[in-house]
Amino acid sequence: MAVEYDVVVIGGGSGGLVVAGVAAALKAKVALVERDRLGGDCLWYGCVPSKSLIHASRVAYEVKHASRFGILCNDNKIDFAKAIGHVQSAIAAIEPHDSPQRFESLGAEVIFGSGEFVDPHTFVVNNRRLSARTFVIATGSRPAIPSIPGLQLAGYITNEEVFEITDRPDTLGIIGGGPIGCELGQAFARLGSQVTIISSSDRLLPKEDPEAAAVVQQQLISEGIRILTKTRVERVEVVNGQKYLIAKNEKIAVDQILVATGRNPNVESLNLKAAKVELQQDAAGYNQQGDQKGIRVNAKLQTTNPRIYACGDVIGGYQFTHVASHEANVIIRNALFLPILKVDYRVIPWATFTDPELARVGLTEAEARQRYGNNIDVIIQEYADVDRAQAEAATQGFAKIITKRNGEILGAHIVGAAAGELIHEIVLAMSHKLKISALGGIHIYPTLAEVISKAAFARTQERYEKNHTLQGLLEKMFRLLRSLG
Ligand SMILES: Cc1cc2nc3c(=O)[nH]c(=O)nc-3n(C[C@H](O)[C@H](O)[C@H](O)COP(=O)(O)OP(=O)(O)OC[C@H]3O[C@@H](n4cnc5c(N)ncnc54)[C@H](O)[C@@H]3O)c2cc1C
Ligand SMILES: NC(=O)c1ccc[n+]([C@@H]2O[C@H](COP(=O)([O-])OP(=O)(O)OC[C@H]3O[C@@H](n4cnc5c(N)ncnc54)[C@H](O)[C@@H]3O)[C@@H](O)[C@H]2O)c1
Repeated sequence: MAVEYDVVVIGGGSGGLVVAGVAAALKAKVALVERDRLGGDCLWYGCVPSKSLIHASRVAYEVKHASRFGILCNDNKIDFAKAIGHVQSAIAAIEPHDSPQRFESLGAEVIFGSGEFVDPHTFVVNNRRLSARTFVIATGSRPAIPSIPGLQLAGYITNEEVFEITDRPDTLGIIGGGPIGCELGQAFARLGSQVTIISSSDRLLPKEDPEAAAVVQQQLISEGIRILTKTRVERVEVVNGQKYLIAKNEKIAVDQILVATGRNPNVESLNLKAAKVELQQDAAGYNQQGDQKGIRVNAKLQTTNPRIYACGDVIGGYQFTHVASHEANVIIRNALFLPILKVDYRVIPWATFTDPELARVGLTEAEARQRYGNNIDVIIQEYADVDRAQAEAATQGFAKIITKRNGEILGAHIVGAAAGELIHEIVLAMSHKLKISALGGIHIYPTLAEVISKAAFARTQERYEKNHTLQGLLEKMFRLLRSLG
């Protein structure tokens, strides 16, 4: 039976827009269904606003600490509403790229509405039955809210509201010490809020290399942020209009509560059962709040209905914009042409944009030891030994590179200035299976990127220092050469 579309994409965010845009450009017949506005979390409530607020807060921090460079800034006031204005103008500048007009001009049909599957081949939206060769579910995720007594009554905000408040809370309680809690906690503290981060895990950023995460945690503490780890908020009370977080027999007064305790997939309204699309067996990729499960996919990103694909936060795993578009690119090939391509998660980088930044690719040291025992090398290069870092007083942090004994790079963790930019050199090396020696090539002096070439050189040096045979041979050779004149 003939169908109307080559592909119907459900969800117009980081993953869905890539599928819809490229498929339309390839002249496939595409419908893009979105229940709200195009752009998804990344544009409206995630990457774009958070990085914009972080930038404003960084300027505030630099101004406050400018006197160490002999720059005296008196009367440095913070206009919080203007900082939020910067956030909104960054969104407005990027939004046209994700606008319905742009996708329509590419040839996609954009349909606003929240629909559902009625059978394995049909999605109904606004009473229209959309039949297609293939479907892509890219409906993303939403904040998971812990069931803390009193929280609903007291009121709280999540990443969906935080970028729209124009009154800076004098005191801010953040529940959750993951990337959202850390990035926004530091930003608000730098913009003048008294911030307390409460996390159930034993340290901030529990998914990251412990030594690297400790550098970030120490910086946050040094900026006056109070951090309570291994702590759960037991209840929330409101007394005479004042909110209190009750944790470990302590009553913490806060003006505002930001919840950042992980995500839940957006699957409920889609009637997946009718489409024979199953969820995962466990909450893989979602944290302990993630009582709901993401969509189950195979390596080709097909759901349990092979005509229906899924990508991005809705399948759990790595919840990043660039991963959603990486997966979308696999789906385009499989859904439009032949379903043969498998998604490759071997080299997936990400960064947490605190100051210092923390960037990662590949295995942690613990994961590498688990897989390869002690047959690995771990190289640590401090920023303090990099001249440019000294010049910019950005000496905090290090690059840690983990390799097999033969030099194959297994993982890297950089905590320090511009870590999110510097990691890409290692990403490229890993993607092309280059060994660590490849990172030792010429680097511009003086740049922060030398933290990587120095790490590579440190490994060569370390191996040379252990190679007494080679040292002995060289000694003999030079003695001989001298004797010959
Ligand atoms: C505060 C914050 C900061 C972040 N910072 C970063 C960062 O710096 N770097 C990074 O890589 N990642 C970051 N992320 C993660 C990133 O935003 C997500 O991983 C990414 O947006 C996921 O893309 P997606 O396509 O799966 O979902 P989304 O981009 O959220 O798109 C899902 C779309 O589906 C729509 N939708 C939902 N249900 C339906 C339905 N039933 N019918 C139709 N449409 C529907 C939604 O309205 C939305 O438009 C951040 C996230 C947050 C919350
Ligand atoms: N720079 C980036 O790329 C970036 C930035 C922000 C968010 N993100 C994405 O968004 C996702 C969600 O971020 P997140 O920070 O909400 O989630 P997360 O799952 O990464 O971290 C949640 C944290 O909250 C803690 N927690 C959970 N329940 C708790 C409770 N009841 N009380 C106290 N603490 C509790 C956990 O121990 C953990 O430390 C991330 O996984 C990431 O993929 C990415």
